[in-house]
Amino acid sequence: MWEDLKRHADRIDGRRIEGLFENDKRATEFSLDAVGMLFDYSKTQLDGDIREALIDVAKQAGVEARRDEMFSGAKINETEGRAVLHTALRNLDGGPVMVDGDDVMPGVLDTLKRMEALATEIRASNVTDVVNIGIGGSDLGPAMAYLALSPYADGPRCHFVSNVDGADIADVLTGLDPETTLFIVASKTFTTIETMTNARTAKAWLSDKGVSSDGRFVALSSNKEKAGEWGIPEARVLGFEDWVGGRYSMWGPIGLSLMIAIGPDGFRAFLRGGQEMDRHFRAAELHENMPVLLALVGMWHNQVLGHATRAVLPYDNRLSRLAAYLQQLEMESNGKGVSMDGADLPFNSGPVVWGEPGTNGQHAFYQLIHQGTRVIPCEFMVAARGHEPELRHHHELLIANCLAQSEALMRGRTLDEAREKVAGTFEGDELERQAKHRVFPGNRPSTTLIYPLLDPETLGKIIALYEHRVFVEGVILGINSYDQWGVELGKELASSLGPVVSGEASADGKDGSTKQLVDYVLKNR
Ligand SMILES: O=P(O)(O)OC[C@H]1O[C@H](O)[C@H](O)[C@@H](O)[C@@H]1O
Repeated sequence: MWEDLKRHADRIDGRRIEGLFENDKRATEFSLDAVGMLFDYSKTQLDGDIREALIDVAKQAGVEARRDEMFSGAKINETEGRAVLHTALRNLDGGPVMVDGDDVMPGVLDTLKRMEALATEIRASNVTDVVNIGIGGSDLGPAMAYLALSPYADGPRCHFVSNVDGADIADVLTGLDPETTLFIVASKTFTTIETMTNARTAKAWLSDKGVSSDGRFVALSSNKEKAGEWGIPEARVLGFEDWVGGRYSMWGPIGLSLMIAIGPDGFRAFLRGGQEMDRHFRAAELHENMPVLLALVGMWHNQVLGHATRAVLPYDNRLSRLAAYLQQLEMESNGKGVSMDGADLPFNSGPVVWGEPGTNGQHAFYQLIHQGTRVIPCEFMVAARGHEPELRHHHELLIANCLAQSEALMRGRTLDEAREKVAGTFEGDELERQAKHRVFPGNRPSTTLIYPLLDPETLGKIIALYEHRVFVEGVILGINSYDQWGVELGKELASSLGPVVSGEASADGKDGSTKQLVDYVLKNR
């Protein structure tokens, strides 16, 4: 099946994307309008035959059957023997979901009610500041969404501490009032070194200020015993099951800080958006299925054409943490080298994902996207309207820039056009030289996701869209998107290096570079 796609890649080599628009229906035929959002993938090299070939790849990989298995609670995380059911967390009125013969929905809805009661209590209390202490999946989701939904935040201020670098917690605590600050210790395992270190520092801070820790901590974890041992009473612990992966966990208790900020109704709207995308993903035919198409376009660019990175470029300033969030979601899920059965992957795993909001990126790294030697497929996203009606002209400029970038990437500028640009200023050889610098190769692919407004429901749709995209890509690659063994080795070595860096153990047995670096630290601290 991949051979077929490679043949298509050879067939279209050198073809200009712009030329595809000679067909007036190109834009509509290569776009999908679903769940209130428009996904336009017409500014790519995909044509009808390529799309069919990609859909065949998805069919042959069994994407539909695997999708149904995921939603039905089958243990598709095969290396850890776990179901993958973050979708159950937003299955507000979708009926039973069975794991090992038990319906998990009563527990999910009960936890949601407990979250709502706690969030309501905190919002009504004297708490002015909430500090979420967590890392990875216990940080990036709520931190990204808190920024994204700031126009809806009418509760206490939220802060996010993740890094073990003391600078993180020190900077957040500066200026906070211990009497009115609440700490959320968010950790699925409740063993993560960064989180436990920061949580202990928070406790010490309260005690240094002469304030009791009682009632000042909430725990979000699947390890209730550890949270209890740490001294957080059961009533302040919100649990979740092992079938919620860390990077998929913001829909449940890990989203508590977001719920405190935007209120239970806003949080339910976020869940509803996710649920709406789930319904679309389950019901739509593959060629009209947004997560499937997003995944297939990505795989065409990465696995078939060999473009190793993908830029995510939201023209939505409040999505400034989206790229970081997606880096974990996509790269921790699909950055794998072996298939589910342990064989080496015969093709590349998921791409490097990176990005920044527009228009800022335009004044920084877009130079390379337009004229660098590598092709970087871009994913633009933009809202039709902003939350600042009085600043509508800003929003119009924002949209104009977003559309201009995808047009510029596709069209480029020929040498003749470049010559015309500089003809009045230079002549002869200098004109030729100057013109060359102003040529844009163009033919660079991009997609655009456009939606009415970045409200909680829409954010829910976007995040669920990307989650399912990762799932589809993982099924086609034949990998397990739901484990993350690749993060373990560094953690193990860090624990052995801790005593070496503090000078309590010797660096004997370490390589010369590590020894040299330790030596420098010991001499310079
Ligand atoms: O929520 P925790 O158990 O503290 O884990 C936090 C994070 O750390 C781990 O190293 C994993 O790579 C992440 O997937 C996880 O989200």
